[in-house]
Amino acid sequence: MSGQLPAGHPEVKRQKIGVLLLNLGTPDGTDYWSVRRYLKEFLSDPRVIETNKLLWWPILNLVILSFRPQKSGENYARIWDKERNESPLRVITRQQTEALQARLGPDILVDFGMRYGNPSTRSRLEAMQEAGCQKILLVPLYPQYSATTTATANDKAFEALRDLRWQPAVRTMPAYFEEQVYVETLARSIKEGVESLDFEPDVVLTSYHGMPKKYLMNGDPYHCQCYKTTRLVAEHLGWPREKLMVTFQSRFGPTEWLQPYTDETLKALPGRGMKKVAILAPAFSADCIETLEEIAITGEEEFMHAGGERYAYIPCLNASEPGMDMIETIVRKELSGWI
Ligand SMILES: C=CC1=C(C)c2cc3[nH]c(cc4nc(cc5[nH]c(cc1n2)c(C)c5CCC(=O)O)C(CCC(=O)O)=C4C)c(C)c3C=C
Ligand SMILES: [Fe+2]
Ligand SMILES: [Fe+2]
Repeated sequence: MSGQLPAGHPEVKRQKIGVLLLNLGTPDGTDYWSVRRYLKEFLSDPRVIETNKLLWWPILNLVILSFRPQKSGENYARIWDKERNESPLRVITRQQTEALQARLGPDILVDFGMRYGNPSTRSRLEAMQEAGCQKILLVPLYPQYSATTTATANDKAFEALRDLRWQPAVRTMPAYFEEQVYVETLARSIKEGVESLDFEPDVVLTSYHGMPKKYLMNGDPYHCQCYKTTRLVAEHLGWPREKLMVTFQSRFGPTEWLQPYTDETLKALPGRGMKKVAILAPAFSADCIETLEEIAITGEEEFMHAGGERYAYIPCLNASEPGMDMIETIVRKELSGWI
């Protein structure tokens, strides 16, 4: 073959299939400038902040970016992986990538890219193309669809593809909130998490990342997909519906977000006689600042301060065997016809 190529002809690569895991992203460090750079990119995304651009620019640049990087940096420092000098989100996303690569074998290239920060989605897509991937499955690691997460992750990938002369064929993995394997895996992690405790929780909270209520009203299906996840899990466990509550966390800004709020619920539960809780965050495929700092640390402080007695955080599925079995099953399904 190479003997017939004209002089200077580009190298002909062996065709491969690529699987690109996409997650939100995270700062490179806990210092002011690293966090500021990350937050600026994140909060400049019109899929995340739908406020009029001219109104938002001074609020973001003159107010939020003056104060929030310092505060968020302190929170990141509480959960930072000091051994690897990296944020847990990136450590876990890399572990998921390596575990999936081992499961899918050498004919499929598995990598990960972030919507904000590093490694950028563009750089990983270019590397995949360079490695000969002519078919790529994009895997936004969000069980529930939202324009603020899934759509913007895909947008970023397509933005990079726009600049390629030889575009690969691309598929995007749908949200998997009602996939049987996801529901079963989540249910199992809750059952095992609760059984491993030395107390019986009065209630288990499924705490989902929140969003402005306006986004739901404008048609974002995230809210309904969160409720459906919890309903399917309760049905699978055979638990009464009231044993599993839905709440929404990580409120940002003064507008109304999806309710009930996790922090307010945690403060109210002891007064309603529910003093022992377990809590998990099913919208996150990997533990991160919003689960480790906000839920596992601050949530416990708030609950105990309000008169709670026992509190347990059940981790995300992360790169656990059952979690990776689940991702592998869904990825293989989405690769059908390609492998
Ligand atoms: C400002 C609006 C925000 C919306 C809407 C939003 C939606 C949303 N986010 C996730 C997942 C994650 N968010 C994370 C951090 C984070 N989120 C926001 C704001 C919104 N998120 C901010 C400002 C931050 C940064 C942290 C901080 O300063 O407090 C993370 C963790 C990243 C990490 O580095 O660990 C994740 C993951 C979902 C699923 C979602 C859907 C509605
Ligand atoms: Fe967020
Ligand atoms: Fe809904």
